[in-house]
Amino acid sequence: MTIFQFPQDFRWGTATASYQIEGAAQEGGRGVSIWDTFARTPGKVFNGDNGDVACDSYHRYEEDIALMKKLGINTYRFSIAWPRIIPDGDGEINREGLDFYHRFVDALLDAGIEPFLTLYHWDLPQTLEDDGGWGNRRTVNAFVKYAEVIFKEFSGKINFWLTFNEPWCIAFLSNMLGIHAPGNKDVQTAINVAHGLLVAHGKAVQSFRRMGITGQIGIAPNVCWAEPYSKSAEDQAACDRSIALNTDWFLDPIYKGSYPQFLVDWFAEAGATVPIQDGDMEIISEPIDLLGINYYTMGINRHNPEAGVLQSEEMNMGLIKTDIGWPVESRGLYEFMHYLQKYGNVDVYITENGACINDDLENGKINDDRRISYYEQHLAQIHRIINDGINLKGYMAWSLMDNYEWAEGYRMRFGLVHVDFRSLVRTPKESYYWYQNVIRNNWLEIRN
Ligand SMILES: CCOCCOc1ccc(-c2cn(C[C@@H]3NC[C@@H](O)[C@H]3O)nn2)cc1
Repeated sequence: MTIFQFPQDFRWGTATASYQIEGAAQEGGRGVSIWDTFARTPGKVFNGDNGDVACDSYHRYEEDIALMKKLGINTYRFSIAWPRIIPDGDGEINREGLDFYHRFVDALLDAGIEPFLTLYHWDLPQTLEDDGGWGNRRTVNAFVKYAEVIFKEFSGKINFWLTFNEPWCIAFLSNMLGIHAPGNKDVQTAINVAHGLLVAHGKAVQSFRRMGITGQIGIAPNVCWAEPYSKSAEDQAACDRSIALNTDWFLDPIYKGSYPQFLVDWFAEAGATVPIQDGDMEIISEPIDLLGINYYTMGINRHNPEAGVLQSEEMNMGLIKTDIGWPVESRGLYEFMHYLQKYGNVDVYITENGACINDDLENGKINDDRRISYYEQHLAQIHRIINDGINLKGYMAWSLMDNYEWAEGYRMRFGLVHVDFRSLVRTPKESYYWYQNVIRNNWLEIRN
């Protein structure tokens, strides 16, 4: 039997996001977000599902925190809904929204759980999208105003801060592929969004420093590890482009003060350029303290001129897949974490990792063995990564509970806790009890 012992100070947690769990979309003074609009646009979200109710965590957060406490986590990653704080994006502050999050954060702290906050997890106020979204400097400045309100309110209570969740999803999934809100399908728009959010990130970090806010601040890219289908240089180049658009496109500006030139040139060939203004790169490269890394899967890619702007096609290699169709392949996390070392051995938290397994209740239980197996494989890789001397400081399972999985609506379930979206009854799955044991022991024991 192999026992993987984790460091004594390793953080164990779970993660969620405001639009995916809160509900109460028209309560508490909340304004309209781009996801409220997108979900109501025919054909955009499975079954036309929206976040009006979700897990109703706005009203049931004490029950959620009780589940977290019983699970034994010491860290909980969540996001604040900007439309609850400044409903029209950059106007009046909604005190009722701040009071809600104070009640929530206080309850987390009372339960001995460290809040790990994401400022922006995709629910942009619609009024700002109507005026050009992240490509308009008005949105950039509005984000800084929102961030400063949150910094001032929660400094001292919150010590772990992330500016943006998955910048590749915000920019390219949502504005080049059109799969997430607001649903644009234009490369230049996507590049403008990516640059705008990077400037907003840098300005927020500068405010964080200037205001003397407690704790550490960073950003949480989602990674795309890819290995070449053949030994050809063009297949390797296709992998390099896929990996770099998720990672280097955002981390090079932050850590090096410049975009990866090979990708800038690639997009120039496609007629798209980065709208850099004087001083932008200096702002973006304001030093940060930590990185959140979201990892789900990896691909085997080949060059294919027909495969989108990156001409990088992911092959179906017949691997076991989760119910959302993503191959289960944990070694990509190990490979990626070594790739990440080119930015230095920076403090990293796995801020999302988990499996979409749509098992349902059977005799009052959910025997989600496939999810346990997924976590076993990925936590074993995490132990391997730490053993290599990489500063991987904590792990947050996505997700605490089943929730609104964006364009997939409620059909795709990532939770350790099952949610009946009619009754809103929460039922811990077998993976919840398995994770509870890992946390209690602070070690992983592979079952088979
Ligand atoms: C057919 C072409 O397809 C292109 C890729 O399309 C996608 C879709 C979805 C994702 C995706 C979803 N998630 C999970 C979320 N992370 C943040 C949290 O809110 C979770 O709900 N991560 N990545 C990636 C790529």
